[in-house]
Amino acid sequence: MSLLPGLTDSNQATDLFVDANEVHKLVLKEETEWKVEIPSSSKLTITIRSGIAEIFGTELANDVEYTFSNWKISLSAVENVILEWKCPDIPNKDLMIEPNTTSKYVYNLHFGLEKMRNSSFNGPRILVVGNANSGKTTLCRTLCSYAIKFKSYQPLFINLNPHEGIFSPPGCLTATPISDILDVQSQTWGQSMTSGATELHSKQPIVKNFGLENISENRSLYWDNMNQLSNAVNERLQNDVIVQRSGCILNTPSLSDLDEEFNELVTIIDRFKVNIVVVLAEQDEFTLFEKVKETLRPYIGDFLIRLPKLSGRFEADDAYKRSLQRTAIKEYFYGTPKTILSPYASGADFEEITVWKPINMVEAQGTTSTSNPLQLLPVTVDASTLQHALVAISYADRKSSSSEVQKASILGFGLITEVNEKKRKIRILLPVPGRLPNKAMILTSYRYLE
Ligand SMILES: Nc1ncnc2c1ncn2[C@@H]1O[C@H](COP(=O)(O)OP(=O)(O)OP(=O)(O)O)[C@@H](O)[C@H]1O
Repeated sequence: MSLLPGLTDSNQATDLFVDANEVHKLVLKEETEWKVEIPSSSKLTITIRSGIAEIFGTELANDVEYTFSNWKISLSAVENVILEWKCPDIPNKDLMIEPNTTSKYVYNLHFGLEKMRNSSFNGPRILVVGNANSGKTTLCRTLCSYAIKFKSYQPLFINLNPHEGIFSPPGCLTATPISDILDVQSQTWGQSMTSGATELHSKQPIVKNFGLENISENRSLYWDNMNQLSNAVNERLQNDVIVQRSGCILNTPSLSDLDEEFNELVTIIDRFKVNIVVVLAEQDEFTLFEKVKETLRPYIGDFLIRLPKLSGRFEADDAYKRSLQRTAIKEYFYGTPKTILSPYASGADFEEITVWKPINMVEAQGTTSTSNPLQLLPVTVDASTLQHALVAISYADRKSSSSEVQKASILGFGLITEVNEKKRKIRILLPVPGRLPNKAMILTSYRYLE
């Protein structure tokens, strides 16, 4: 029988006092993983006392305290591990500790890629595909970490999933040479070029701004961005021998976001000259695997591997994914607790700014604007459109035409924190000090309110 509010069951032991600083000891056996969901309002600190443990392929140093917040992570014990952890919101009983059944496949894959790097100047270009929450991003992150662990390789990580903000705010397609260790505490994998000193080496991504939330909202724009990114990537690879030898690791949107015939995967393979495809699918999804295999065989031959979905994965719902997007925006402007950035608030008159937006084809159905899906539409400057909006600042001059702005590269992002219609002024947060550049801006679908 359920109890009335305010009454506790006398049989149930109640924790009248929870010591927030209570340190728990945990022993993890080799080849097991501790799956832990850290609530958004809480912090988990972990200190490895002995043994080798890793998260997303990055090893945690012994006797160093690591802090994690609002995240679903699996800490994998490579050998027997003794650790200490602290978090008032995670009950010490019933911890989720399970065998890591997929790490052996990931190692095998990594050593296969390593062989290819050792034997050719043209490293492997691997495409990871699968359904939502199958562990695609985790596999990419792990392979990047392993690639740089023992040798001075610099794999190019290419993120084609705009839902995820990796080294950038969400809504972007990016390519980032991974030249140094990834920040194990960061959901965005680490910091890109910032306005301050960073704890770890900061990375320099090539960024294309898609700006919408879902690919289906404007497929032509998505593929145009993807083409632009592939041109930049191919150029980079031609001019950088280390990156070329290290190869590329490509993360894709969930298969359900792509076309049913998988022709879009063929386009990605063609544009990025992919030579290995990894499909994350279970035995019972064999028909899915067979279908992908049949479609892709003419393009990559037998270089198509099925791996089971990663055992450490979680089912991540929309609310959680949104919270990760918020974190990515916050980190872009404010940094992390260890590398705090001070964004610069700048003011501008309504007349001093020009804002465009991409067409959302789903909303625009039946209107004339759908005739050219790539064109940008002018945005009326007012609170309803711009308050709390994330905007991409393009390299194109403020007076440039829609097509010039659409083709221009991205200088960075700004966050419009205030729109004062009476005074006809906006306040915008910029990652670097100075006046708002006299450039055209593109409104994204992302909002951030502190
Ligand atoms: N060791 C792990 N392996 C796989 N997933 C993990 C692991 N540890 C934590 N996770 C969590 O599982 C969830 C799903 O993993 P991931 O994001 O890699 O899947 P995905 O296939 O890229 O999903 P999507 O298609 O939605 O982008 C994430 O919330 C991730 O943080």
